[in-house]
Amino acid sequence: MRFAKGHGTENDFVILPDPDGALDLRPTAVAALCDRRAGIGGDGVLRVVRTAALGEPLSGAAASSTECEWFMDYRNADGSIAEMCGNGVRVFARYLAERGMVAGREVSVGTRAGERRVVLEDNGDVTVDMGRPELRGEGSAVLPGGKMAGIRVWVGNPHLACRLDHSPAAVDLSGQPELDAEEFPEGANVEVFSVAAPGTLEMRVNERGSGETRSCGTGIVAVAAAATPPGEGATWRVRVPGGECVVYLDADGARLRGPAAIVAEGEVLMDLEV
Ligand SMILES: N[C@@H](CCC[C@H](N)C(=O)O)C(=O)O
Repeated sequence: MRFAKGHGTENDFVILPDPDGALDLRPTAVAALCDRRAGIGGDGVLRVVRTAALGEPLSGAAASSTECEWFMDYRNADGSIAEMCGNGVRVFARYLAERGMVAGREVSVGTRAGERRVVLEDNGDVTVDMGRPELRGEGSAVLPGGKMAGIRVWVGNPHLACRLDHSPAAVDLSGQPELDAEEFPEGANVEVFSVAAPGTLEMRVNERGSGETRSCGTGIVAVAAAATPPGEGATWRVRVPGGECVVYLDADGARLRGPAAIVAEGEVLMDLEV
């Protein structure tokens, strides 16, 4: 089976082209592919499948994906399924464009959080319309260094955005955050962030299903939404360990802009029937 490797601000993915939905992708195979020592290595897998061949019902938030030709079947490094991936969908669009699988510089990608419109910009950046982030009240998580309070934000997937009055650089994000199952029935991605300068945020993240990563697009939108006074629009530069993205927030929702690159292609020699 062919694969490609790509990343957006060093949030990296194994890309599996499976246009006709022939692959039975099991969690164990995803975890083996994402293994950084025994596999290809990645924070997740992007299966590139025609929506018509997905083989799973698209209802609720996912229903708007039905009309999209291509669907991003996103899996976390531990094999779990996630609704959305903000960096992944930008890399996915870059992959479709570079392989000639879409015409033009705009593409609608189906996801479990619904259709996402992506634009490949002239300067090489990729911008995605992320919908309206929903602020869902307070929440908390227990990290190795202690309890951290924040705001629950829904960006098509669940987040806890914890604002600090100091740089997040020293926060220990190595362990799995402990969450209250009533606050987060689906688990959550946990971000720690601070205002580094006017209009600039600094963020780190521990992702549900993948652990600490060098960037998280939905997390970047979550902290931008949490940092913005209710009812106001804003533009935030968000610095993460893997680079920088920009978030534009207005009455229509959020747009996420940043780099996305395909860096390798090859043949999977591992047994994916595991
Ligand atoms: N890295 C992604 C988010 C991937 C999914 C997440 N781990 C989850 O389980 O919700 C991004 O760029 O948004």
